[in-house]
Amino acid sequence: KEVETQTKLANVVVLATGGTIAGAGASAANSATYQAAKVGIEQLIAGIPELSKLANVRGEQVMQIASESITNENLLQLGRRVSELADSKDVDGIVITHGTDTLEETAYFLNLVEKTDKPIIVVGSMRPGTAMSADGMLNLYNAVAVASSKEAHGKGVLVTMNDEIQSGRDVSKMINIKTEAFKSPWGPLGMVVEGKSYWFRLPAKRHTMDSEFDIKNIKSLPDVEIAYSYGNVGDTAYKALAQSGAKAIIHAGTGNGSVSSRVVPALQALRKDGVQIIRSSHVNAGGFVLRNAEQPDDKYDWVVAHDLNPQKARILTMVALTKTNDSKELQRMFWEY
Ligand SMILES: NC(=O)C[C@H](N)C(=O)O
Repeated sequence: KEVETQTKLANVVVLATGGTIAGAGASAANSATYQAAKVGIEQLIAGIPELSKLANVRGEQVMQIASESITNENLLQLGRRVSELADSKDVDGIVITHGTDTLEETAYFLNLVEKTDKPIIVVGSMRPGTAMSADGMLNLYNAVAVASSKEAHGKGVLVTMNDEIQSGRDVSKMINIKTEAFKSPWGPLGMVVEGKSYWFRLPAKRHTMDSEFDIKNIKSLPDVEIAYSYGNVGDTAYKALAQSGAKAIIHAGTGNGSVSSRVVPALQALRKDGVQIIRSSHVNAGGFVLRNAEQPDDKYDWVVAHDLNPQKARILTMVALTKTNDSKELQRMFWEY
């Protein structure tokens, strides 16, 4: 009987990349002062014996870095490994442990390029495992619970933080000191409580199986950079980024992706030189940029990022540019993904 139940458990692979969930501090009082990316995946899994009741879990250390240092090469390496595992008959779900600083970028990247229905869950923590009230253990337990569940199939890449199931497309790190750090402007998709998931809504945007992008066809990612806007901003950063080879510049704009009159001429000139200009917004709770609102995008041939924040807009632009350099196509992708 027991053997029978055992064989019914899903096979979940945990790909570890580092971050605070693998962090260690000098004392239990250190919730903010610690070193990220210190503890190996075997140790993390061994620290949660309850995982074995949820799934047959095995770990793989893909890299060991703090996520602020992740590169496009790292993204591709991780994406390819996820794809290989997703293609394997022996794997039912994939969990990725990740630093929280760029977790939203990696989750969105995988959401765009992984051709699978199998659950892919990205998870991190706000406190190292050595701290009092560390959140990594439960976040990882929840990630494995969702990864091994049938209901998580076909819902795109998901993020489990603070008991919530978030869409990897929508979710963002909104605060750096609380465990309730990850929010989506459109709300979580569900909750995980005691290893069981409860769903409330579905992602409306194209992802994974329904995406036109495939990690298997992406050899490298183009240089796409972000320039931040504020009062008194000038055009120096935009010009410098283009000069250093950026194929597209994400304008991390104020408000509705608005552009300072001191910057507009430079962006018009860069577009004429072939650089794609994407207008996004850096407002805290989530931007919402519409075409020809604030700036005449049709006239200047610029693209708007709609509700994607600047860092997510960078991910979609990089992936999109592997297929097209047509601004109308880029804009279509920004509406659809
Ligand atoms: N909470 C964290 O994981 C932060 C860390 N700097 C990282 O992203 O790797």
